Amino acid sequence: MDPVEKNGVIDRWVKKHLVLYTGATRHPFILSIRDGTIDFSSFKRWLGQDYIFVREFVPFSASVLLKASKNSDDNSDMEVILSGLASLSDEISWFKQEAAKWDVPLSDVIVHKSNQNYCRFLESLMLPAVEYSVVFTALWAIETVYQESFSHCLEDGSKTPPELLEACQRWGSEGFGEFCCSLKKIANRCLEKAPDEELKKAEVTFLRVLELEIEFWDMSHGGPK
Ligand SMILES: Cc1ncc(CO)c(N)n1
Repeated sequence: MDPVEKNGVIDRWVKKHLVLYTGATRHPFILSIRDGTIDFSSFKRWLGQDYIFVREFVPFSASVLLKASKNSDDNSDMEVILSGLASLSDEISWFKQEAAKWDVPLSDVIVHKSNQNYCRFLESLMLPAVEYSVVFTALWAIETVYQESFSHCLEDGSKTPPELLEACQRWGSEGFGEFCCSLKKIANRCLEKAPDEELKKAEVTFLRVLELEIEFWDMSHGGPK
């Protein structure tokens, strides 16, 4: 593929896989937050499961940082990843605080199958052999699904319950949006230089993230376990 054709790889992939992308970013779980019909037991289930996920996301982000320090040709990558890691520390505190508020015991959350699958997928990406462009694509996709989803719940006309506004602002804020933009720029830069085979792997990884995100929302949205 010639370099011109590879420009803006991420946008090209989002367009190409728009049905799946929209499935992840406009899931019924999110739409139910936005229209105010969400069952709080679903939110509580999501909260407990996402706390487990975020704890696994920390070593994953650290593994991307490690790859940036070895492979990246741009020093600013490290700073972007590091700022993400720093906010994860804050996020873990928020989860604990929020869980106490909603009476969700975090010490004995039973990890749901969909969450297990997602965590296992993250583990597979932490292997040293997985290319920087591939893991960066995953990092961008994971963060962006949350950003696009929760910012939708803050748009004009949404009837998000006040109790859930803080959660929506975590990922729906302008600051988090800018962070995702930085991730996208880096992902695009890496993908533009990637050989075709690596590019294919990154695309498959992007699709897998979307599927896992949909399954994660399904799990949260589903009836009482
Ligand atoms: C499942 C899931 N995807 C993405 C994010 C964003 O960090 C999260 N906290 N949880």
